[in-house]
Amino acid sequence: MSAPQWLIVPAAGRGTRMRAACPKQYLLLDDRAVLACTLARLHEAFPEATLLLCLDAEDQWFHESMVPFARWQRLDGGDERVDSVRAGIDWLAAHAHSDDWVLIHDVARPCVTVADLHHLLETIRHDPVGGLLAAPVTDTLKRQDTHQRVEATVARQGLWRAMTPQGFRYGVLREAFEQAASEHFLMTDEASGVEQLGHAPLLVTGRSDNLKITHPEDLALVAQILRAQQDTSRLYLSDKEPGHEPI
Ligand SMILES: Nc1ccn([C@@H]2O[C@H](COP(=O)(O)OP(=O)(O)OP(=O)(O)O)[C@@H](O)[C@H]2O)c(=O)n1
Ligand SMILES: C[C@](O)(CO)[C@H](O)COP(=O)(O)O
Repeated sequence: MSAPQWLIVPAAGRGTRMRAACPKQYLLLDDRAVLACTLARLHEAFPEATLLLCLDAEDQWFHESMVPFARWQRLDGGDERVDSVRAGIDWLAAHAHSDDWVLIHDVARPCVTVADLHHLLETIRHDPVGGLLAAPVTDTLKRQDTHQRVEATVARQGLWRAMTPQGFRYGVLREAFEQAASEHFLMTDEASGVEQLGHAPLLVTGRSDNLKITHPEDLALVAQILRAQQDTSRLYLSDKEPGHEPI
């Protein structure tokens, strides 16, 4: 299995929509902080990668014991997600080669599976642009009018939900961040910055349960998904079927 050289994990969010007493990355899923769960998944998939962990400069909840990586670096995040990721991109200027692979993954997505992480990297590895995990939209989509009434039903064919990780070569990411800064374009994900350069990132089908914890009701759901994934994983192990990857 090949590995990305670098992982950037933006983890400096305040979790306003979660309305919890601490940032959502420190809420507990069973007995483990969300941040520790997410890093554990990334480490299981890519133990040799170097982690760049972007945290709020005033973070009071982080503890080094949450990081399983041998090589990692703490960086100060910024006001928006894009600013936190930019801290990683800037740090890499002195450390990465332009063709190194960089995967960026939200700390708020602890359910990403090892199989999907490997699948993403294997799929984009030989691609000239790079890509992201995503899932086709499954609900019927409505556009609202100014009174929050339905103005139109939007065709969902060809629409996807963008997830993370998103993986690109360092040189492409650097260029995307430089152009976004000079044009004051607010990237909500890295792919949109790469799209602004005129490239077409690959949509790599991932599991739809790679949820981003955003609202209070998401926490119990994510805890349930993690438990279910562990049960499936145990099933595979007890079957001892060759060729099954851990979840
Ligand atoms: N200034 C910020 C804002 C967000 N993030 C990270 O970007 C990811 C996605 O952001 P989001 O879900 O919007 O997180 P929050 O900003 O924490 O939530 P909210 O928008 O509800 O405040 C999360 O891993 C979050 O920690 C970050 O590193 N720095
Ligand atoms: C990167 C992302 O998770 C892809 O869905 C998303 O864009 C983050 O958005 P947010 O505005 O920070 O919630």
